[in-house]
Amino acid sequence: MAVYTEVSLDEASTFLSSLQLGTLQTMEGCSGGIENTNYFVTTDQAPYVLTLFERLTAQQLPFYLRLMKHLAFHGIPVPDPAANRDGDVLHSLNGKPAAVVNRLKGKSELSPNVEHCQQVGAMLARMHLAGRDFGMQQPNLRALAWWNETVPVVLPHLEAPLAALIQSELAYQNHVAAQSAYTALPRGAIHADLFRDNVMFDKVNGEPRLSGFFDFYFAGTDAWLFDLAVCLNDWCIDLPTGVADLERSRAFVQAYESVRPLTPQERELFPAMLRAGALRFWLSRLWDWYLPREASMLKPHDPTHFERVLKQRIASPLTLSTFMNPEPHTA
Ligand SMILES: Nc1ncnc2c1ncn2[C@@H]1O[C@H](COP(=O)(O)OP(=O)(O)OP(=O)(O)O)[C@@H](O)[C@H]1O
Ligand SMILES: N[C@@H](CCO)C(=O)O
Repeated sequence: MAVYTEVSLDEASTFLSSLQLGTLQTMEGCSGGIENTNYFVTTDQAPYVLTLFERLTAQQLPFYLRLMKHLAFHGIPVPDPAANRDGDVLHSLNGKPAAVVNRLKGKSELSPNVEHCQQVGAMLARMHLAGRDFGMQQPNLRALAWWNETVPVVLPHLEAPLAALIQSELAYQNHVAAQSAYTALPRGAIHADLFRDNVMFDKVNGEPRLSGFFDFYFAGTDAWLFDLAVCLNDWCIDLPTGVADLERSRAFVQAYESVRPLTPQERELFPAMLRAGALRFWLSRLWDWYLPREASMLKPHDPTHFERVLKQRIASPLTLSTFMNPEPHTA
């Protein structure tokens, strides 16, 4: 259930008309999602999603909404926030910050194959390039500074071996971040949470076609390589074990590089960034698990999944030069 703030038909109708989005025809509370109130609304013009933000504030939201607008303008398939006559994309409805975006076609692919990974990889690179001239900056709020603050908070809840692992990984990531190769990583606007459930695929002639990236509410300015690592840790692993799927990983990276080749520094830090991506989500899941937010509507994700992914990334590092150029099979 993800309707925390009720909106009546009349209220939605007046709101959509004020944005010149047409006459409301249907309205349905959206059952997915846990952070915001979402309604699927259809007018005589198009299907839209009406979102009332339950936690993010009017100070945080312009970066996310403006980024989506910028990317949509540059041809990246992302929800495009509707602007009012003054050009504002952040509105207010029933006392909550609100936005209306176009509804993406299709559904998420929770068991992706090579083809899905190729499409996401290529589009991720296109999205990074399209963000180059985006004028706003906001740090990735779940990056190294947050890890340094949060590790001591979760530490008392962990058994000794896991506490040791998380501390040594944090020390490693602080060491990586101090290297000149890290400082030289190309940066820009990143999605930072582009998991399988934040991408839609439609069917065209029976074939899957990426129809959009959405849920930009962890976006920020950070290393593009970190975004790639977050994706590989979700799209290209075996879910129960956390073991990397080499075929999907290769397809993803090749597709990304067909649009934007990685720099030497990115190649060097590729295994370290895969570990960073795993640490980030292990930590946020531990935080949600042990320190649930007051009156939280959130059902926490299983932290042990990313503990497994991190252990895999440490034990079997993926080095681009090896996994992208596998030894040919001999008969
Ligand atoms: N622009 C869109 N087009 C089509 N469907 C959308 C769109 N935005 C959201 N949805 C649907 O609504 C569901 C909930 O959206 P979303 O994931 O953004 O929820 P949330 O509560 O904001 O965040 P979270 O994923 O963290 O719970 C999605 O799973 C998706 O099915
Ligand atoms: N993608 C995150 C949830 C926050 O959107 C996770 O799986 O932990």
